[in-house]
Amino acid sequence: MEPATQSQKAQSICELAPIIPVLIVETVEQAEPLARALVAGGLPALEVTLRTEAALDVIAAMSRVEGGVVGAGTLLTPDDVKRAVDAGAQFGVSPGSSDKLLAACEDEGLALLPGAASATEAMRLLEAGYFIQKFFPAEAAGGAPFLKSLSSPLPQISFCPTGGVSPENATDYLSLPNVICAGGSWVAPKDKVKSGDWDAIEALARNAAKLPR
Ligand SMILES: O=C(O)C(=O)C[C@H](O)[C@H](O)COP(=O)(O)O
Repeated sequence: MEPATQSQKAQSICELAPIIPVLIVETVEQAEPLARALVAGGLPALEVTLRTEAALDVIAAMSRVEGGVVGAGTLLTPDDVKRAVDAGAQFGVSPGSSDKLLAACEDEGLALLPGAASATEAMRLLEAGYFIQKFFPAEAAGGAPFLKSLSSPLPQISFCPTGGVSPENATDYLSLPNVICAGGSWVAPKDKVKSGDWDAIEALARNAAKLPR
């Protein structure tokens, strides 16, 4: 899949809701109820980070939940890409990008949201055809003022800021002209996932889904 086509697909996924939950899921039993709660709350696009042993099984289980669009996060290597596609991921997210990673996503036909944290990184990805990018680590790399500064010289790139985004600062990002959506882990807090408090997670999702953009 061509980078521009990947970005078109990433664009439609990012347009589904203002927030993409970034999920760290320890056991496959948590997958289905967690995905149901987030989708019911109005957040259909879900990023499952490949940071737990269960992550690939979690992607497969969540993909069976109606209304959800499940992607794999923390893609670092071509092998990660292949395993994510085999598990059923419909999109991929990476904290950055590398030539090997980009080539693997193009070969496997996985729509990628590659990460950039500087004008040069964003320009290199744009040159390759990626016009939808993740801005990571958003808060640490300069936050909303940094991203706003990129909108004048690089208006053709839309970003999904992730990393340190919270209910308190989400609107600062979402109100920028070059932000399409944001990623955040706050909608699925570790303790609530562990205790299976799906109602509380649905309520967090509902609030996040209402954020203006
Ligand atoms: O592993 C990846 O590919 C990632 O996407 C990293 C995430 O962006 C952050 O871990 C989310 O950051 P918080 O919302 O601040 O918890």
